[in-house]
Amino acid sequence: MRTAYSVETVRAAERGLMARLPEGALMQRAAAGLAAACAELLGRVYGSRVVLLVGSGDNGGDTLYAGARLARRGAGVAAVLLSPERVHAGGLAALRRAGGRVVGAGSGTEPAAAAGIDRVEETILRADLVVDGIVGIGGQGGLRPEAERLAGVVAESGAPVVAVDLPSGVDADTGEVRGAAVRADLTVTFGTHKPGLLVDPAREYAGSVRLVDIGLGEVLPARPELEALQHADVAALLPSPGAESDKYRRGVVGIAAGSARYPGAAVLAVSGALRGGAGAVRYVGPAGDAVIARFPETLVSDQGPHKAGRVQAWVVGPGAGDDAGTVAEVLEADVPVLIDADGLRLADLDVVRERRAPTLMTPHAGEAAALLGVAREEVEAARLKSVRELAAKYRATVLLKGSTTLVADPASGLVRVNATGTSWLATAGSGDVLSGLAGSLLASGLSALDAGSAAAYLHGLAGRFAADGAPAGAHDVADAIPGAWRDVRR
Ligand SMILES: NC(=O)C1=CN([C@@H]2O[C@H](COP(=O)(O)OP(=O)(O)OC[C@H]3O[C@@H](n4cnc5c(N)ncnc54)[C@H](O)[C@@H]3O)[C@@H](O)[C@H]2O)[C@@H](O)CC1
Ligand SMILES: [K+]
Repeated sequence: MRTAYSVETVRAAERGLMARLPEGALMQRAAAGLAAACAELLGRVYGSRVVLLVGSGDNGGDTLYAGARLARRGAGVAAVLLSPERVHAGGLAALRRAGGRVVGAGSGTEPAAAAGIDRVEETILRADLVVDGIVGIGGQGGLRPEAERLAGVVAESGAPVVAVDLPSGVDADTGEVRGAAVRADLTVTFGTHKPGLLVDPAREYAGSVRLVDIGLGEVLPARPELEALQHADVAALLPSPGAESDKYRRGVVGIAAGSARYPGAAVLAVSGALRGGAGAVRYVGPAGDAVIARFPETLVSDQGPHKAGRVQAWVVGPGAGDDAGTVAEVLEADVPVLIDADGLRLADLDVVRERRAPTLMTPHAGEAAALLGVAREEVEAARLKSVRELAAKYRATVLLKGSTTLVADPASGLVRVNATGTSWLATAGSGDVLSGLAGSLLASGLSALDAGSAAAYLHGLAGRFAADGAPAGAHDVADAIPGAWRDVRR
């Protein structure tokens, strides 16, 4: 399991740890890890040209100490100080002792400010590596104008960028990017991941993320703000039939989906459900012929959910068109219900709120925006906040689809983020496959949080396998689910 903690929690843990350690020990651990990552990226440290962008806080301090380590190994290290008067004094002294130099647009480092700016630009344009130590967890808002200008020069230089703790300008707690921010190739983060490193849009600015252990693990609380499942976690969640299992004990999932206009949604939801571990899939709706033609193992009925026979979980909504009656009938069932697509528009939300059995809602950003009464762009900009609000508002588990799919649990407030997604999954019908898969996992007994997050994981992996660098259809994704399942179990 990969876990992320908020800035407030990190700060409290750091205080506890610092009290037990000699002064400056944590910063030295951070700087050592940072320097090692930079050296690895450079390949050859001796003779390389490294530029440090140094802000006024401890993030700049880490950067200066790491720069000193690289300078001692023979790198030419130049520091650009964004606030020379408030720079980390110990870090700067260490850099100077190691032979590093300061180039500066800031006050007092060059006789003529304009000449200073030229020199800074020139130095950045010739760099083999740029280290972004402008701000870390103490950052507020986007980059300030001077830092933004430098970030532009860095982008122009094409030099690889290593961000220190976080890409400067992104919000550590929310993953929001409200102004200009540094785009990194690698982020070296200390002690624990921060939510912003795992959630878009900030995640995209971070590049790949490397965690440096500074001993924080032992003082962090057991429950994180955000967690990301990995192979072993998903493998432990997936149902596996025992010797005593029969199709009913494995769970029956009911799919109430599709319409005369959208029969394909029914077929795709069933295709996901058949790969999700339930012992049987019951289909209810007007697309039974299309479903049977493709998947003869499906139990089909056109009598409506009440008369369909027992199921352990329902999926309602994909391709439902305007069939509000079916959605209402499904919501009356005293079993877990997954509501997707048209179902999210047709459901009586007061009924959703009052349900006693678990509900899993699976909106994309547009559907989430409609449910929250905000613009789609606002949901995309603030994904973590949006998914939490939806879960609280509807007292349901909410899976917000996207490049980083989030699943929020209403009771505990825990959010899981899925890291396996691929932009190839942004294809018609892909959501229908996901809803069937998650519904099937619900029917086999997983909680809404586990079913949603395991389904997102498998679906993302299946999308990668199906696409493998080329476009794939939603039915290809469904076909790739067994391979994803085997990969996770391996
Ligand atoms: N506290 C600790 O124990 C450790 C902290 N470490 C480092 O310390 C960092 C946190 O240090 P600080 O609390 O000093 O905070 P930062 O260094 O992240 O930033 C705070 C400083 O930046 C300024 N600032 C805020 N927003 C800005 C913006 N948008 N543009 C420009 N300047 C802005 C503030 O005025 C303040 O001076 C971590 O991210 C990590 O890199 C590491 O050394 C590990 C140990
Ligand atoms: K930074």
